Amino acid sequence: MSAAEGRPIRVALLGCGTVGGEVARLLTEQAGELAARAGAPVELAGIAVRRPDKHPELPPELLTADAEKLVTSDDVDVVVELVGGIEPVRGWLLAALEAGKSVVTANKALLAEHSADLFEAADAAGADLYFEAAVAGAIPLLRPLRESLAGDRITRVMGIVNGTTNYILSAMDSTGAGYAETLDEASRLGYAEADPTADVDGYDAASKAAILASLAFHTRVTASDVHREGIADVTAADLAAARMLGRTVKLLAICERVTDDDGVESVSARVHPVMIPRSHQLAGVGGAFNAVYVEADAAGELMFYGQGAGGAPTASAVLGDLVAVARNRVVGGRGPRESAHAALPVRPMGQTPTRYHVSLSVADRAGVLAQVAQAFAAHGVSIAAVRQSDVGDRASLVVVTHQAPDAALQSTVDEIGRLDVVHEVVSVMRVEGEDQ
Ligand SMILES: NC(=O)c1ccc[n+]([C@@H]2O[C@H](COP(=O)([O-])OP(=O)(O)OC[C@H]3O[C@@H](n4cnc5c(N)ncnc54)[C@H](O)[C@@H]3O)[C@@H](O)[C@H]2O)c1
Ligand SMILES: N[C@@H](CCO)C(=O)O
Ligand code: NA
Repeated sequence: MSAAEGRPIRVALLGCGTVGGEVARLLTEQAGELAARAGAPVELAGIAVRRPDKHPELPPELLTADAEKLVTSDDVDVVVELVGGIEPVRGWLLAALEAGKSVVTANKALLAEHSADLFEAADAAGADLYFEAAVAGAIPLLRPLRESLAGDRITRVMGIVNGTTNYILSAMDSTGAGYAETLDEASRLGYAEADPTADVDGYDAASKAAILASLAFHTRVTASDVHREGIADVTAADLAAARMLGRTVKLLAICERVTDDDGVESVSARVHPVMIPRSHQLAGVGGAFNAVYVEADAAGELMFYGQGAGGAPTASAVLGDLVAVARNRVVGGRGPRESAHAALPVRPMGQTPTRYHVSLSVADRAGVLAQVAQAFAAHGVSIAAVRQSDVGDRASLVVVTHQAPDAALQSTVDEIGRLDVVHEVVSVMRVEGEDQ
């Protein structure tokens, strides 16, 4: 008997929409190859959808609206969850794990809040929990963090993890248009969802940052630990100011290991718009693509790039996980468990070292530069570069700082905005990707 003829691995598919539909298609079309790779046939035992009557393309005998019953069925070995959201999915997956089923999910919102409970249930039952599709879609990123880099010390994970906002910022950069206009166009073309809130306000990226920080730093980090700013306040003036200095604007998820002067380590996780040099590799990532930089002590810099969303690309990651858990079932082993042994504290945003780019319109007369410089000095912020150009009776003044605690930079900008000589604070943005 060949390995592919072992006892079938029976799969409950929860959700058959954009991603689930592709998973069901590929599972059927590639059944022979998947069986050979897994070491046993991988078969659909049932598919739960909200409205079974809306799915004439699926075998009626597999369809059910009762996900709760399906996940604990004796006929199921693995639950693949592609419904999304926290409730009722959390309860289904906990019940599945408690019943010894392995779980594969793409649900970043759930993992960013409840992965500790899910991992504990998986551990207690000796089951697997895999979620490669939850961050950066098709891009193999979580398995490299959990497995390939398990022997290294990761210091930083920084990247573009939301395609919708990257599409909007790329379009603003190339057309010079404002945010609202570009979002409307992205919605019309189908690049932004009907309700784009989770994407444009940074919630989606913050969930992904929490997952990345947890894996990279062996510490439990939840979405509420992540400082979050979306792109709704990014203006055409911000992009113009960036362009003038050979930079562009990206929404980045930045997860760092920060060591203070006393050698005490903590974790910082944040999502906000950032100016980066156009020469930086992340600057060249356009449209709905994702890219993530990982820095580790021994490995140095690594970059992961590809499609972060879409039915087929996301299904690729789901199926990779499904083959992995099926293999584990066939040989009686398990994949990696939760690794949270470092339990590092999470550093508040105000204490996180950042750099600012501040673009001002100021009165063009003696002493103005000194007043602005004094405001930075008063908050202990060191200036890295100043550029002034005259525009009629005003001057355009651009200041780029060295690293300082984010709270000190915020206070400086507040104070500068109140100076009589400052007519307008044109653009304030954090800077990444260049020497400090
Ligand atoms: N679409 C993407 O590009 C993408 C990328 C990465 C991760 N994800 C994640 O994958 C998951 C699924 O996303 P999607 O885009 O395929 O969503 P979708 O809205 O297209 O599909 C959701 C499916 O869930 C089913 N469903 C909803 N409520 C249900 C209920 N109570 N009982 C049974 N079934 C129910 C629906 O019938 C539908 O089939 C989400 O967690 C999402 O964050 C999606
Ligand atoms: N809405 C997400 C889908 C992938 O998680 C994005 O735009 O990247
Ligand atoms: Na991925």
